[in-house]
Amino acid sequence: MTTRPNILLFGAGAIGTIYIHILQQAGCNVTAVCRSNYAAAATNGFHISSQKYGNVHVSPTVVRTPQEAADNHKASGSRGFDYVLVTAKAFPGSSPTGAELLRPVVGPDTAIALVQNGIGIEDEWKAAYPENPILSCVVYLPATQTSPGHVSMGDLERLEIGTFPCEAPAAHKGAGEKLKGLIEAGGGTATLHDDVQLKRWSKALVNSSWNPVCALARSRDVAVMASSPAATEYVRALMREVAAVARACGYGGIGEEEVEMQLGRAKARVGTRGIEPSMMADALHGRRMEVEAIVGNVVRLGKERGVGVERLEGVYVLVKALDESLAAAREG
Ligand SMILES: NC(=O)C1=CN([C@@H]2O[C@H](COP(=O)(O)OP(=O)(O)OC[C@H]3O[C@@H](n4cnc5c(N)ncnc54)[C@H](OP(=O)(O)O)[C@@H]3O)[C@@H](O)[C@H]2O)C=CC1
Ligand SMILES: CC(C)(CO)C(=O)C(=O)O
Repeated sequence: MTTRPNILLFGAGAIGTIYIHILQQAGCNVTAVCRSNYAAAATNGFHISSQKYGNVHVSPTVVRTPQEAADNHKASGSRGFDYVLVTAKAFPGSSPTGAELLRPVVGPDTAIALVQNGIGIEDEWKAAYPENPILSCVVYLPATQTSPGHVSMGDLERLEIGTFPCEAPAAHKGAGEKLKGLIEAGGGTATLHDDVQLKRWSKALVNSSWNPVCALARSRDVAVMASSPAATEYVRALMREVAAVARACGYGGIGEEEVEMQLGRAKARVGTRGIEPSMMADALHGRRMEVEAIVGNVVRLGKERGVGVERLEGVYVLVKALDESLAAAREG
């Protein structure tokens, strides 16, 4: 008999809920750490409305903290967690860090999979857990938590997986392969990459441009493009700055073709409602935005390497100020 993998999912929002479903379908024991949606999830589980999976109800074990998850496992004599999937927003440098919060559930053999947007999000995890496999995962999955425990998504779900750093021991690569197998067994889509940072930079073309632009404009991507003849060209110019930073960081494959491919994915949505990037959803709900992971880190890398990032820096200044004003409003 094979042992069912134990998975701890940290941050059961839009993305996390979909991976709870996929991993349960793959036969895993999933424990989800929830915060604002704890009561809804503990009482009614999670509801997914999606083109890809239809209408689905999932009921993982729900806890409030990683410590509670560790205590439950200890009390039931269960092994530790094989994987921790981090699907909370990425706030590198926050206090306490995500890595510190998860200390109770990370054992010597636990692989940590970061399913998050952004650049430079892995360093603090590697520093906290130098011996554990760190899997950097790039996710294409437009999804929104429409009310606590209710998530809607379309037909796209794709996970690109690689170790951090890309040169890693065979056991760490093996943890990536096993995760790919579980995602596929659960009906998801996953690919493995020798250097997933190339994929991360390609995704940054999308996130560092569309996410803050849509958040600032309070408009979906398609509505932004329709708003003025200059809009699409402006987003293209932002993408070109991100691409120049990627190349300066050694990712020569992020060129004009990649920019047009990523811009083309949004242009192909003209005639539909388009998508609401996660940062726009955060802005509309007054939540903290991933400004540093998605925009600030790219601007800083660009300036360190002498790359012109004037437009991107302007967007950074505006979205940072919006984030601060939302924080001030939350604090009353
Ligand atoms: N949504 C999308 O379309 C896409 C998102 N992404 C990326 O995926 C990642 C996750 O995004 P998304 O799912 O949209 O985010 P959500 O805000 O929908 O979900 C994050 C969840 O994490 C919870 N959380 C945060 N901190 C804690 C904590 N300390 N303890 C317990 N729970 C916690 C939040 O709780 P609370 O509600 O209390 O804040 C929330 O439920 C981000 O990096 C995002 O950029 C990538 C592709 C698409
Ligand atoms: C743009 C999108 C939806 C792509 O999956 C995304 O990554 C986000 O909303 O943050």
